[in-house]
Amino acid sequence: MPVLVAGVDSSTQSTKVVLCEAETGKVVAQAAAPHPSGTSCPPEAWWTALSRAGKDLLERAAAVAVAGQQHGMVVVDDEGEVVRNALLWNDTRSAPHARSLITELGGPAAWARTTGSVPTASFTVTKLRWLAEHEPANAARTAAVLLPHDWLTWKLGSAGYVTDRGDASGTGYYSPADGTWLPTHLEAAFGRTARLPRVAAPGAAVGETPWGAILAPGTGDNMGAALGLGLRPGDVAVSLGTSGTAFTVSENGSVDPSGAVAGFADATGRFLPLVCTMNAARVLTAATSLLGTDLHGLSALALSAPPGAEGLTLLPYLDGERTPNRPDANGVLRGLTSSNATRANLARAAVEGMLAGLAEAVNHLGGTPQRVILIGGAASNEAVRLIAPEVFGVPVTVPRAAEYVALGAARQAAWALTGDLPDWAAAPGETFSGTSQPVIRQQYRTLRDETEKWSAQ
Ligand SMILES: Nc1ncnc2c1ncn2[C@@H]1O[C@H](COP(=O)(O)OP(=O)(O)OP(=O)(O)O)[C@@H](O)[C@H]1O
Ligand SMILES: O=C(CO)[C@@H](O)[C@H](O)CO
Repeated sequence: MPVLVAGVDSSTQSTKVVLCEAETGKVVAQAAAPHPSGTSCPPEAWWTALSRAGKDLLERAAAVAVAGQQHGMVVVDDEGEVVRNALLWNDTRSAPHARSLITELGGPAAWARTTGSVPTASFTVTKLRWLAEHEPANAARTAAVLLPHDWLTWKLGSAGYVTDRGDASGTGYYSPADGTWLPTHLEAAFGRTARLPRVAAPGAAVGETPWGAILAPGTGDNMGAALGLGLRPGDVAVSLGTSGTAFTVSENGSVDPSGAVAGFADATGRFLPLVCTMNAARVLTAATSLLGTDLHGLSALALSAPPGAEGLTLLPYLDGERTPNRPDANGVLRGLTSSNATRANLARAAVEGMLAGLAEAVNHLGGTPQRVILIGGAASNEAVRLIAPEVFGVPVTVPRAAEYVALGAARQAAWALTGDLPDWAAAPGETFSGTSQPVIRQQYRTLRDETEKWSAQ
């Protein structure tokens, strides 16, 4: 009987669990369970989802690791009780706190140099400032601050409070370059110190589950995806989940004072420069509501319209955006005329708007990639696959459908179990090529720049 390991992806909309052979990475079983919607969530709901998705799977594993949505603020008291609902990465209430913290601690360049990133409302540090200001009683009760994956790892067994450098690098109070917490940043935001998890070395064994499986440190979901894909320097991955992310692995940390590129650490001891948008797969679901169709129907409609949707452009910043940093923005539809007002053009504008935001994200990472690797829920959409090369201007490879975040966590679990990062075979993929259609990005950029002054007002 092959030895099995389990990987968990506790992401924004759901928990996914995969059970794999430790030696080869072959998936022998998988399951998923949904999370409640919204931008704040009781951590117990993630535990319930993990218990449901992991039923009959986790206990077959000799090692387990959890990858989770980055940045979420989980605050617990002295007894380990959760103090309030977690605020998630896509909760924008702390946008003003991000602005004041940037100013107070030396400006964007100083933040990028010290923490690798210029914080937006997504970063944990800004959420702690919000908590201190708006809920002083809850802030006073807070003994320790964890990330979603830290809390789940703690719930799974004897690891205690532990994290890894990948997820720690999304807090705003950790130095990815030095591998140390930055208590000055935490104190500046929160008004006092709080207990933080220990930062485990990549691939360390950090504890045991009640059934005797090894616990690995886990990581953030994007770091998990990089591990699951076996991403190498030079590759660029784009994930179209609830968030849209573009990232690459690098031997060196990145420092971007503009704030577009977050200089995260990865889960292997390297770095993960990443650009995140808040509007990806949900742009398509919003479009299905407008059009009275499903995701399949949306795809067929989009593919029946020409590139540029006859001048109809959707700037898809539905509930605020992070790149560009417009936390208070909403979506804007521009260029509607009596002749282009078709369902097909609207469907195409939604797909193009989402992809154009990600193409800009790829640009921020620098250089022109040879190809883009497309993953996440919306990568299974046919229109997305076919239109993506037109927008990115390079071929797009969609690896075989799999839960790459959970797979990355499973690979880390195998690492903790055996002491070696296993060399699982890269998933074969389908590559899509197409003629670059610059009109799509021109329309997006024009509308993005025109609306900039609205967000400044
Ligand atoms: N065929 C499809 N076409 C378009 N969108 C799809 C399709 N299948 C799934 N999706 C969308 O993918 C999304 C879920 O993707 P995924 O599981 O990658 O998200 P997530 O892990 O919750 O997000 P994140 O990684 O940002 O936390 C849902 O919004 C769903 O509607
Ligand atoms: O905020 C980010 C990345 O910085 C999101 O991708 C979350 O990790 C949710 O997936």
